[in-house]
Amino acid sequence: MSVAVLGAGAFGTALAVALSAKGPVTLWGRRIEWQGQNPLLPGVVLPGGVSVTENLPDADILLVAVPAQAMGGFLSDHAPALDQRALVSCAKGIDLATGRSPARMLAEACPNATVAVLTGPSFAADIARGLPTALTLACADAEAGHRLQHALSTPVLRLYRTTDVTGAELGGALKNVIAIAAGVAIGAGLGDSARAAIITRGFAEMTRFAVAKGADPETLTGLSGLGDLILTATSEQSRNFRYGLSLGRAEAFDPHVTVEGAATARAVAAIAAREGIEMPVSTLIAGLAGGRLGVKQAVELLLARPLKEE
Ligand SMILES: NC(=O)C1=CN([C@@H]2O[C@H](COP(=O)(O)OP(=O)(O)OC[C@H]3O[C@@H](n4cnc5c(N)ncnc54)[C@H](OP(=O)(O)O)[C@@H]3O)[C@@H](O)[C@H]2O)C=CC1
Ligand SMILES: O=C(CO)COP(=O)(O)O
Repeated sequence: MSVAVLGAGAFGTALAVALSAKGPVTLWGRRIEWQGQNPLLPGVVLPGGVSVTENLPDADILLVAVPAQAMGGFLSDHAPALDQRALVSCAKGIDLATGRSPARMLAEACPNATVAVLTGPSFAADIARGLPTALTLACADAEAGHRLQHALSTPVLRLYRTTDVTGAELGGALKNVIAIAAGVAIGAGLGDSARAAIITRGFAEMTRFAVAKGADPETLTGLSGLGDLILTATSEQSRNFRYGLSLGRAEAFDPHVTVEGAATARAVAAIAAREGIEMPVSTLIAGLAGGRLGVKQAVELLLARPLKEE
């Protein structure tokens, strides 16, 4: 099965590099201003098996690796050319404009496509260097999921399979929000114990939200939920965590860096308020990211919540 990656950012480029171990891969970007090495993925030289293009490629499997907030614009430009294929969303977020997940946006824009999600703990730099990584491949169609799992696994990139697309996708989207909160805790000097509390209570609200949306709670305990939360909330390789650090330290953050959790926090807070889902950490991160709250005030609000059963 031929494979193309759409979106030539850090993650799309890393996936193309990793998958080229199995056969030729086409990497598409809307404007490619580099040759041989993508500046978003420093130090990684593209192997010969990856061909880079600005012309939308035709392939059996298309991995869509544009950020969640860019998915709407990407689909309005390209949806007709993507229908009838296997489309694998690699984005971790919730669209702020519509409240929809990337996989749902793909499925609605391309009704004859088979839609799947690739998610889980994996920094682009690690994947591109060939370090061992385990991910989740979620597809509602079990047979198609099985085919995709085998087509996209390599000796060092191990894909586990699930049919719970909602659980896998929401785990990946929500962990970014909690990773920002963990970064805020460390950046503001609240300590490792506070971070552990935020990760744990954050995981509880991730699960609450996902279950309210129809997910199996067990999916949240897997790679796509807890696994990715652990990675992102504890590593300075994470852009979401680093953004949280900068909020906690009241430092500026480069606005060109992709930080999926900031917009996703706002999308989640809006849905949670509308549907009565208790999401205290995400709601505070939405306030911080939207500039409506300061760190001191956010911490006071969190600590002033009523005492309750765990
Ligand atoms: N980086 C990582 O370690 C990981 C990232 N992910 C997820 O992958 C997704 C992409 O992130 P990542 O690659 O890191 O982001 P980057 O910031 O590295 O790159 C984003 C890319 O998307 C492109 N893009 C934006 N809008 C469009 C559009 N409308 N049409 C075509 N291309 C577009 C940008 O192109 P241009 O330069 O032209 O704007 C850029 O190449 C995110 O959801 C992220 O959470 C998942 C796992 C790991
Ligand atoms: O999703 C990721 C790791 O699994 C990448 O995290 P960041 O987007 O925070 O860098």
